Amino acid sequence: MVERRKPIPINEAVERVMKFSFPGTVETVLLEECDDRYLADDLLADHDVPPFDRSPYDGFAIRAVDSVEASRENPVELEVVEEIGAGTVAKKRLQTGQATRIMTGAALPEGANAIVMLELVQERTEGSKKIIVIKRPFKQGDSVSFKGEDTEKGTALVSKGTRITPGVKALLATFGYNKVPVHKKPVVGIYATGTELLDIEEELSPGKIRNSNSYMIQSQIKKAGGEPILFGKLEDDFEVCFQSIKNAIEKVDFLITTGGVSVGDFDYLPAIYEKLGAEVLFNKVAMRPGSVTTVAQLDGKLLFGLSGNPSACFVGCELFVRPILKSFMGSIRMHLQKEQAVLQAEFPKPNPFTRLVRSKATMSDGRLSVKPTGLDKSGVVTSLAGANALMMLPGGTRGFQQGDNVHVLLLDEEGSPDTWE
Ligand SMILES: Nc1nc2c(c(=O)[nH]1)N[C@H]1C(S)=C(S)[C@@H](COP(=O)(O)OP(=O)(O)OC[C@H]3O[C@@H](n4cnc5c(N)ncnc54)[C@H](O)[C@@H]3O)O[C@H]1N2
Ligand code: MOO
Ligand SMILES: [Mg+2]
Repeated sequence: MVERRKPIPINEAVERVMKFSFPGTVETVLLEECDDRYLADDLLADHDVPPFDRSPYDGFAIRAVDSVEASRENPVELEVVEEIGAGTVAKKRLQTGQATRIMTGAALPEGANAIVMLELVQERTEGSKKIIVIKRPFKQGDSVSFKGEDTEKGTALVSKGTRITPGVKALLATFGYNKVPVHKKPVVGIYATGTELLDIEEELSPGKIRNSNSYMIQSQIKKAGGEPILFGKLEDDFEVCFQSIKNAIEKVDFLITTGGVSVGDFDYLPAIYEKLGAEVLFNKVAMRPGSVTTVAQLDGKLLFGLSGNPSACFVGCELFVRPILKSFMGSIRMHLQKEQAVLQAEFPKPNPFTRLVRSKATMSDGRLSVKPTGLDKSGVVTSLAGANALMMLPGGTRGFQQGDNVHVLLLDEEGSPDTWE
């Protein structure tokens, strides 16, 4: 008798997985190595930026009051008493009738309160004296980049859970974080099961195919920010698989297997979960591909039994593995971002399960449109290469026509805090 499995909706399956989410421990990493990790602390400005009034131009620092009378007919002359570049500080306080030659980024000298660009003055010398001639008045604060104008001390700048992008990294450097608090990367073990599997360097032989799933998942894990470990492939032998999986669990935060989760004679994962004493959270999801995706937990550690079929395996990883890895890393944007798009294909046949079609979504004239990247079968591998989205066609009694509005899950975006109700 073939085992009958009860399919559950995708959202419910995601929820069952996410009940086991917990943030990984916090560690500090060097600023140079923190890219794409998630901040484990809020980032507060602990000083003003810029930290002093400074010149945004190469020019002259003056006292605005000295220029009040200046005009074409009545040029005002100021004596240049000092020259400073960025990083040096003026020694002299400006007195009436004086100016300091100042470069971009240098702190304003004491007494100065306006900057005049080089291009706006005439320069001349009188013996050893340097003089500038100004032909218009300047107001207090003209062309000054003020202390704290970028951000003030105490401002909350980036909240924890934010991905460290180049811009966030600039802030971390600005505030002196040579070490950055982030959550640990989840270590994710990957085993491919299947007697038909060849290593990638092996020649094809009758009945055999190369193991592509391991490498695809490795890449998906890396893209999600985790640390994959390729454990290799296992033949369909109960004892071999059982022992290998049992040993692997100890070494990882999450374990992924591919293949062997359906109802075939050599699909041993269900029996392996049973012998391990693992609790199966679900073994059938109302989706296509990936309906056989099985997730089990053993002492709180999740074991993902992804389908052997490449497209089903891919979808299972994006929908169920990605969000828990993201939350382990402290991200608040765990799930794939869902958007609306205009369908550029026909799906006349209804399907009882929600379909997740490997697709290309493109933006044009402010509208997202979407079309499949290849054959919509779960055993297909080629449609994955060009996909940047999963088109979500709800299960039911109707098909879908060109021009219909459909939902898409975007694979290359940062993600969203919400699931896809
Ligand atoms: N009687 C039934 N048969 C099947 C059902 C069902 O409900 N009743 N479900 C089908 C569905 S849906 C799927 S999906 C597959 C899932 O099968 P498994 O997860 O058990 O995977 P395998 O049987 O081991 O392999 C399936 C397919 O994928 C190829 N494969 C496996 N591993 C890899 C790999 N690492 N790289 C590339 N390709 C791989 C394998 O050769 C098979 O062709 O079951 C259906 N059957
Ligand atoms: O799990 Mo299968 O991929 O639904 O078609
Ligand atoms: Mg099978």
